[in-house]
Parts: sequence; structure tokens; C-alpha cells
Amino acid sequence: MEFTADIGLEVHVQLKTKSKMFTRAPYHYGAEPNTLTDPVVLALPGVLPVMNKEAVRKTVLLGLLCKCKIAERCKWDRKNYFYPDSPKNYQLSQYDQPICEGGEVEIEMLGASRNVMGEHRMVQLTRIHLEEDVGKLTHFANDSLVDYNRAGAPLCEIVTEPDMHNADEVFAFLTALRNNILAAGLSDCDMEKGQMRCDANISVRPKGQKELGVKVELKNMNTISGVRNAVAYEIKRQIHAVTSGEAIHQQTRRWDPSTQVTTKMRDKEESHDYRYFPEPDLMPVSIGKEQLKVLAKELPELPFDRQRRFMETLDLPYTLTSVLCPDKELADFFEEALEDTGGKVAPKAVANLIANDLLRELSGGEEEGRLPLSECKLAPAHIAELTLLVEDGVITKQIAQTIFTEMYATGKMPSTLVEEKGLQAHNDDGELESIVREVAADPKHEKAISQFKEGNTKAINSLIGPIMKATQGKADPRKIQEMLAKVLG
Ligand SMILES: Nc1ncnc2c1ncn2[C@@H]1O[C@H](COP(=O)(O)OP(=O)(O)OP(=O)(O)O)[C@@H](O)[C@H]1O
Ligand SMILES: [Mg+2]
Ligand SMILES: [Mg+2]
Repeated sequence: MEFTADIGLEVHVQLKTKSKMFTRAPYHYGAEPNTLTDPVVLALPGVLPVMNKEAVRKTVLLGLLCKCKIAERCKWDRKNYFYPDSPKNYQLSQYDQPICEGGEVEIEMLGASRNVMGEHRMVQLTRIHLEEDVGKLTHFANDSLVDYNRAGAPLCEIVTEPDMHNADEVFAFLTALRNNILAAGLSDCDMEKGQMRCDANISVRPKGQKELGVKVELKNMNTISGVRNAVAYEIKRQIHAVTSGEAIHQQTRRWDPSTQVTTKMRDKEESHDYRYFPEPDLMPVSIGKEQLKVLAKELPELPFDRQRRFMETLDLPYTLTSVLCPDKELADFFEEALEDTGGKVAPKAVANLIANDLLRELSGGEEEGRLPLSECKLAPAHIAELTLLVEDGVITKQIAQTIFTEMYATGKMPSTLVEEKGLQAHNDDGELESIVREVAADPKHEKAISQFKEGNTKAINSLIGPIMKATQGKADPRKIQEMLAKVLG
């Protein structure tokens, strides 16, 4: 029997704000445990919450980015539970009136090969609401430690419809969502720092059956590829269970990255009744139409929209755009460099230097991870000047490579390096002619030259290398060819 899998995600994203959701205690990653707290975070008697406006603003931006319907009015609810990660015994969240409803995220599936664009489609969202994060527990053999630094940090929860059907779609969704959020500067989305966390709900049903199967919720995945592996494993496990006549029970399972399997944490029956009720100490929030118009202007161009623009209006190949566009910083760098050339250089030449040469230097030969652009000595103006020097024939493409490495290391402008090292292209025809004559006179090229004279124009290609070498790479190969033809008649 064939099966269809249905997957819905609950993605938690920590917003980049200076202070916490309902108090002015600061929040950032990596501080000494329990140093980012105050009476509100620790829920001492008599404290009252005060809403962080910036967190609401960023959530509305996230909603607009995901094309959600932004509620005119939303409110806060208490989600009651008893666990040491929350000193209040409840979490402030939003129950029946979230800030954002509906919405969608565009995803791209893998193409047939690296230089072919994959299929695009929309993944439907259910809602996005804002809540506060909880503390972090670390368990030991006999006791546990709690760190309340994270408690009360603004946390967006993005809930999708069960609209994904395999692990690759889940991977594509999380990648696209993360790129969009990074482009808008709403969060750093570092999964390993817990800034982006994902629970995956998975069910399977016989192909053709309308109603969805019983869902299992997966937790504890801390990389996007970890989520992909966990989902792929869980779909296989459920199909295997169903075909062996076993029923799937609603439960929560934990992904173990070291053994790459999911194991049961708890059954649905053990799950909590949260007794949600409206928070009496906070007013509902209204978001006006005028405010929405102002906020909409702050949104960046979405990475996929930018990619289409680069392909359509700048005629860049898909491969280059797929390197530049997911990373807003890199795409901005490219556009600035292109602008600096004043339209005199083909966009592809500029894009190539950034997507190939610059990234190669930034990654220093490593497969994954690279230096951030902000730590690099190059500005867009360096790239622009280098492409202009080649375009104007001041240096050859070969020399541009040498200069690139040098300017990356030193931060010196390419024109300075050309001057300092005398790397100008061979524009002195007389000098080039004498080099060409000298090389052509070498008896070892006799055969090639006679073949050329008999009409085999390609025969002299073997002379270009030695001539290039004699000019120390400073002559344009096209010019060498012209000169050779002239000298050999
Ligand atoms: N049958 C299903 N198969 C796969 N995913 C599902 C299914 N039903 C719901 N989901 C997904 O699970 C997520 C949460 O669903 P839902 O709101 O129903 O449950 P919840 O908030 O986890 O709480 P509870 O499980 O107590 O209802 C959503 O992303 C939704 O798309
Ligand atoms: Mg939640
Ligand atoms: Mg859930």
C-alpha cells in the first residue's frame, strides 16, 4: 500500500530585542546563568508585566513578511502549567486571538542539478503568535540546574498547516523561513543557540484517504538537517508500524541525533490541560491600519523575489543567484558593487567575483561555515574597481586573480596594487611583438607554425601559453592571438 505523510511544524523564533517580553530586564545569548533576571522574570510577589512594544512591532513585521492577516486586536492569555522552567507557573502567550492569522511561505525544492532551479510552492501557515520563552533546565544524574536568563525572552511561534509531505519539503520550509527572517533582521535564527526551535507533527495515511492520520510530535532537533533526518526517520517508522498492523498513538517523541532514531517521551493522555484564561494584568493590543502601512515599508525584498529580479533584469544565471540571494548581506554587497561600476561592467562579472572568489576566501577552504562579511577587509568598491580595471583593459583576467588574493589579504585598493607591483596589462604593442617573435623563433614551435601556415589556425594555440608566461600573465590572450597572426603573416 502507498502512503501519504502529512507534516505540520511549530517553529519558535526568539526575536532580536534588547529587553524581555514583559519587563525591561535585558536579554542576549551567552550570559552567565541567572544574571539576566529581575523580580518580574523571577515572579516575585506583587510584580506586574509591561509589554515590550518592539517585540509586538517585530511580530507584526514577521506577519507581514509571511503575508498573514494581522489582527486588529489581539490579547494575552495565561497558559498554566507547573514546571521549574517557569517561576510563575504559567507562560504568557496568546490563545484564541493571535497577532497573525493565515499566511504562507514560499519554498524551493532541490532542482535536477545544482544549476537548475527547483520547483517552487507555497506552504500555508495557520497562525503566528507572540509569547515569552521559558528558562533552561540542565539535568544531571541526581539533580537539575535551572537558568532563568532565557525566561521571559520574546518568542514568536509560527504554526503551519499540515501542508508538507516529506522531509525535503520540511528542510526547504525551514531554510526559506530562516532566510526571510534573517533578511528582515527580526532574529538571528541560530538553532544551535536555541534562537530557532522546531517541533514537527507527523502522521501518515493510505494514499487517497481524505482524513489525516494520528499525529506524533517530534521534539529536540537543533539543526535544520537534524529536523530533516528526524522527519524522514519518523515517516518510515510510522509506515512500517501501520503496515505491520500496529496502530499509531498520539504521542510526543524525542529525536536522538547520536543514534538517529526517535523514542517515546510521553503519550497524549499524559499531556497537560493548560486552563488558558485572559491575562488580567495586560490590556489587549490594537494595531491600526495606518501603523500597518508604515511597517510594510520597512520590509525587505524577500530572497526569492530578489533572485527572480536578478535573473530577469540582470540576466544572472540561476547558480550565481542561488549563492547570492539567500544571504541578504551578500546580495546587498553585490548590488552595491554593481552600482559602483556605474553600469560599465556586466553584472555577471561582478557576481562571479563575489560568489566564487570572495566566498572562497571567506570560507578559507572549509566546507561549512565562513567568516562574516563584516570581518572582511573588502568593500563593494574593491570589487567594482577590480572589474573596471579588467573591463578597461588595464589588467588581464589572470592578473585580476592575483590582485584579488592580495587585496583580500591587505584591504588595499586594486589600483594601488597594480601601481605598486607594476601589473598593468601589456599594452605596448612593440614589446609584445618582440616577445611573440622571440617565442615563435624557438625551434620547438616549428611544427605548429608550419601547420598554421598550411591553414590549421588552431595549431598556434600551443604558443599562447609560453607567450603569456613570458609576459608574466600581463597580456590579454586575445591580443596575443592577434599579434601571432600578424607576426606569422
Ligand atoms: N494529523 C496531523 N498530522 C500532521 N500534523 C498535524 C496533524 N494535525 C495537526 N497537525 C499539525 O500539528 C501542529 C499543531 O497542531 P494542533 O494545534 O492541532 O495541536 P497542538 O497545538 O500541538 O496541541 P494539541 O496537540 O494538544 O492539539 C500544527 O502544525 C498542525 O499543522
Ligand atoms: Mg507555544
Ligand atoms: Mg504541539
